Amino acid sequence: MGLISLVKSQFICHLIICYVFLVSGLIVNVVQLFTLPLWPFNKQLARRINCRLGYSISSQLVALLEWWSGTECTLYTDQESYALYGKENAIVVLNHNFEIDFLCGWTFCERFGVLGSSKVLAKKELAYVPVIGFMWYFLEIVFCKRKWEDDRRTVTQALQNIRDYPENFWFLLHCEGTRFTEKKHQISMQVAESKGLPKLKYHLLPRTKGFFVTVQNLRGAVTAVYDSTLNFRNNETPTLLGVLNGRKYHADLYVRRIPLESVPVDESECSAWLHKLYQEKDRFQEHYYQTGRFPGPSVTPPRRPWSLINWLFWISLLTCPLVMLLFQLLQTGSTFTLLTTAAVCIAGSVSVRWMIAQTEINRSSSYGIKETPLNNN
Ligand SMILES: CC/C=C\C/C=C\C/C=C\C/C=C\C/C=C\C/C=C/CCC(=O)SCCNC(=O)CCNC(=O)[C@H](O)C(C)(C)COP(=O)(O)OP(=O)(O)OC[C@H]1O[C@@H](n2cnc3c(N)ncnc32)[C@H](O)[C@@H]1OP(=O)(O)O
Ligand SMILES: CCCCCCCC/C=C\CCCCCCCC(=O)OC[C@@H](O)COP(=O)(O)O
Repeated sequence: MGLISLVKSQFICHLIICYVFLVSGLIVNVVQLFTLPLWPFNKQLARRINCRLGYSISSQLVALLEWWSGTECTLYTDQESYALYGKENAIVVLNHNFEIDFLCGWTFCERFGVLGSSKVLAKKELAYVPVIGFMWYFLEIVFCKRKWEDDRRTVTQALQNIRDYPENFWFLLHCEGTRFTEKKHQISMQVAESKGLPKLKYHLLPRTKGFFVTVQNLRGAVTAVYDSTLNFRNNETPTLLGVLNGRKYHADLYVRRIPLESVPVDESECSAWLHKLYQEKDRFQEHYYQTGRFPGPSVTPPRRPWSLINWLFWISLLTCPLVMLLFQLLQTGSTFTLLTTAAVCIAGSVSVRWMIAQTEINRSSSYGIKETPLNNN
C-alpha cells in the first residue's frame, strides 16, 4: 500500500471529512432557511440560489468520488446526444444495482453542469436523512411513499411544480423502485411471469406508474428520456465506505437519448414501452458481461474543478477553528469538557455512519418482497 493510500484509509481523515460535510451541510441548511421569505416574491431567484447552495453540499460527495477516490467515470454514448447533455431538461431512467449509483449519477450531473438542479423521484425515508433531506426539500425533490394510492396526487403536484424550473434539470427515475437483490429479483420475475412478460436477468421488473406520471406531467417541459445503464468494471462492488477509504472504482454508463415524442401518450402503451426498454437494458447488460464494455463509442467527460474548489473552501474554513478549539480544550481541559468533546465527536461519527448505512444494500427495504400480490395470495 502506497503512502497516499495509507493516508486515505486513516480514520482521522474520515473523521475530518465527515465533520466538514456535517458542519458545512448544517450551515448551508440554515442559509437555505433564510431563503424562505424570498419564495413568495421571487420564486425563480430563490430556486437559483438554492441550486447553488445545494451544489455546495452534494458536490462534496462528488469531490470525494472524483478527487479523493479518483474513480473513473466513462460514458458510452453517441456524439449528437453528447452535445445536448446539460443543455436540455431530461428524464433519466437508471438501473438500481449499486450502493453508489446515486453518487455516479451526481458525478455525471456535475460534469454536465446540472448538479445543483438535478432531481429524483425518491423514497420518502430519504427526506429524513440529515443535511441531504433538508437540502432536497429546498430543491423541490419529489418524494414518494411507494404506495400509489398515496403518491398519485402528491407526485403529480410536485411534478407540475417543477415544470417552470429556471435551470436545466435531469429528473432521475429508478423504475425498479428498489435496489437489486437476488430475493427481490426472484419475486419480481414471478410477477413478470404472472403478467406474461419476458424475464429479465439483470433488472427487477420496472414499476410503470411513476414513469407514466412523470412523462405525462413533464411533457412540454422535458425534451428527452436518457435511458441509462450503469455497471462497474471487473465485477467491482463499490461502496460509499470504499470511496471514503480512497478506493478507486471504474464506472461505465451507457446512455441513449430518446426524444420524448417517441414515448407513447396512452398509459398502457407507455407501460408496454417501458417494459420493452428494460428488456433492451437487459441485453445491454448481457453485452457488458460478455465483452466488458457497452456498445458504441465511449468518452470520459472531464472533471471540472468546482467540486474540488468548493470542498477545499469548506475544509480550510472549518478545520482551523476545529484545531484551535481542540487545543483550547486540551489546555483548559477539565474532565467534563474533555468527555463532552468526546461525546460530540462520537455522536457526529454515529450520525454519519447512519447516513452511510442508508446507502448499503444489505440494509435495503423490504419493498418488492412484502407487497407483491403473489405473496398476498
Ligand atoms: C448523460 C448522463 C445521463 C445520466 C446520468 C445519470 C443519472 C443522473 C441523474 C440525476 C441524479 C439525481 C439525483 C441523484 C441523487 C440521489 C438519488 C437517490 C436515490 C433515490 C432513489 C430512490 O429512492 S428509488 C425509490 C423511490 N422511487 C421509485 O420507486 C420510483 C419507481 N417507482 C414507481 O414509479 C412506482 O410506480 C411508484 C413509486 C410511483 C408507486 O409505487 P407502487 O409500489 O404503489 O407502485 P406500482 O403501483 O407501480 O406497483 C404495483 C405494480 O407493480 C407490480 N408489482 C408488484 N410486486 C412487484 C414486484 N415485486 N416487482 C415488480 N412489480 C411488482 C404489481 O403487479 C403492479 O402492477 P400493475 O400492472 O398493476 O401496475
Ligand atoms: C464529503 C464526504 C462526506 C462523507 C459522509 C457521507 C455521509 C453520507 C451522506 C449522504 C448519504 C445519503 C444519500 C442518500 C442517497 C441514497 C440513495 C439510495 O440508494 O437510496 C435507496 C433507494 O433508492 C432504494 O432503497 P431500497 O433499496 O428500497 O432500500
